[in-house]
Amino acid sequence: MTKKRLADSPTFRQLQTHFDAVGDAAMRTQFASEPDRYSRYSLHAAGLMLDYSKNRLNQTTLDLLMALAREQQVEARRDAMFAGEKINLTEQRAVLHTALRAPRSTALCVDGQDITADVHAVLDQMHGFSEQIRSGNWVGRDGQAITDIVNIGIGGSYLGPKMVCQALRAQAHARLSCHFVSNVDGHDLAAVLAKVNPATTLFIIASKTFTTTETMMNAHSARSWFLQSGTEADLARHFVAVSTNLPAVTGFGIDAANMFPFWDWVGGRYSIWSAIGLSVAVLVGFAAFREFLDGAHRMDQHFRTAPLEQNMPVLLAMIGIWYRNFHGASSVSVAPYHQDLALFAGYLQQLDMESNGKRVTASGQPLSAASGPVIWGDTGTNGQHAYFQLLHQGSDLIPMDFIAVLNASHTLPGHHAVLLANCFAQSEAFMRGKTAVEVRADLQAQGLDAAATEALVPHKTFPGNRPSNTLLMDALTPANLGALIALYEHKVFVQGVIWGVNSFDQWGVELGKVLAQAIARELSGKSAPQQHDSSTTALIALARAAQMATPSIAPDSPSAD
Ligand SMILES: O=P(O)(O)OC[C@H]1O[C@H](O)[C@H](O)[C@@H](O)[C@@H]1O
Repeated sequence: MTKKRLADSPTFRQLQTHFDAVGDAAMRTQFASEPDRYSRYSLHAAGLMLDYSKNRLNQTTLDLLMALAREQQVEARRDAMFAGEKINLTEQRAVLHTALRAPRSTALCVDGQDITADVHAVLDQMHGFSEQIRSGNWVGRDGQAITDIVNIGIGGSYLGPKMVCQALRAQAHARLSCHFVSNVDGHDLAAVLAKVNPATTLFIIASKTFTTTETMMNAHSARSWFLQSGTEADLARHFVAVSTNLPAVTGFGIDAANMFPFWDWVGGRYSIWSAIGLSVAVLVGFAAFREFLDGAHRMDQHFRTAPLEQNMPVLLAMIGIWYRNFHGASSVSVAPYHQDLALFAGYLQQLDMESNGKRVTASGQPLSAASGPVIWGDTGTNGQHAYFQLLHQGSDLIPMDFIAVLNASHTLPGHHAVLLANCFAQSEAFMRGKTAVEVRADLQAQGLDAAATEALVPHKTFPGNRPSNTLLMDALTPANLGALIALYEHKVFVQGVIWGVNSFDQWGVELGKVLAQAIARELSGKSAPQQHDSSTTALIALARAAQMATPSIAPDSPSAD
């Protein structure tokens, strides 16, 4: 299907004309002249409230953005995704992470297979297993209950479970600790192994493919470590796998009965809803995991049924298009005002940047307009004392997403009001700024003379008119967290449709993997030096020389090949 280039579409051109006319209109003035701006530009869905009033937009902007969404067939593409069409064209796969959180009554078939039945069979398996671990009925090799879960995985088999376990840590089982090992750097695994007792540790080897070098190397090392004090027969009590690759799992030595399957129609970065969420179900219990799925399902229902104008993921996506494609904003900063969401920006990095970091359309044509921005951020208030300076007064326009939770799960007096005050003050400051006139008045009131005042005015002036969204929820419950993640998944989907990219493949990660395997063989002496550029040749030589002194850096595992 050959589509018209995005930049040539009539609505895209109208948006450009509109941007040239009012793109930098002052929000401060708009708030002053539109008393109902908040109520017009905010909405509730699935337990979340989105305030998008502090954006550089008016009704015409929104009308044009929604027209662009319709022109690019967002609704038809959305329906195709939910129906299980193979929208991941380069891999000929359906994209059905939404099916993982749908109720048991949903009927959905892919390639003649009733996937609802498959999904719920695995959820039942996770339910039973998590109950056994939590109750202490599943015992380790010495008859003691499991105390530590070590999830070994990387990318989508790591970021989601770790982020969600941290987000829901207020509900963690008192006896259980979850650890996450991802990096092939042995410092990662070694630090965790130093803390845990093999007799009371369960390893979850989480890998969709069960071939990923980092995960396989860590899994083999964990197994060898375990076997220093246990026997092969003990492995079944201490190693389980989450994967789509049964032969590789059994080849590793994990019993098929201890494997939690998922399917090729679940992308790695969309897999937290699958058995990749096993560590979450174990830590917070299956009932909470089910609530997490239900919250995401509520957002799915909203995304499927709400008109585009009142559709939270669509609004978030199209406002992002406005900044990326017309204001030239190349990054978006995310600031969760909740310590338990400290890993959320990192999670979104994979979700968004691996999905929409593409330079050709789904049919292989070069893009006519910029695609995915850089996503980054840290918790408020920490970011305020680090990089917010640049956000307020730097030369780039960087739209912000603030995420805040109205009720805390701790009881320490005072903290939460100060936290929320900081969140709301930041979005107000970004929007309002501080004019030279206001700065001058302040300095004069402090008694500075005219020369000192004028010297400081440029430094103390804030341009303002810096846009932000604010997402609020009552409490950081499993359901609200599920809805929040699903909101961003669908935002990324809608943006991918507008840009015309395949949001569900990730070929860009392959080249480095292949070259790393070749270099690993050279470093270990398994292959002769290859032809490289002078920089790479020198770096390999330096590592080879260091390896002579400290042989530990040489890769020496079958998984390095
Ligand atoms: O789960 P695995 O098959 O081990 O894959 C782990 C990760 O590695 C790959 O390189 C991809 O970039 C990610 O999308 C994926 O989540």
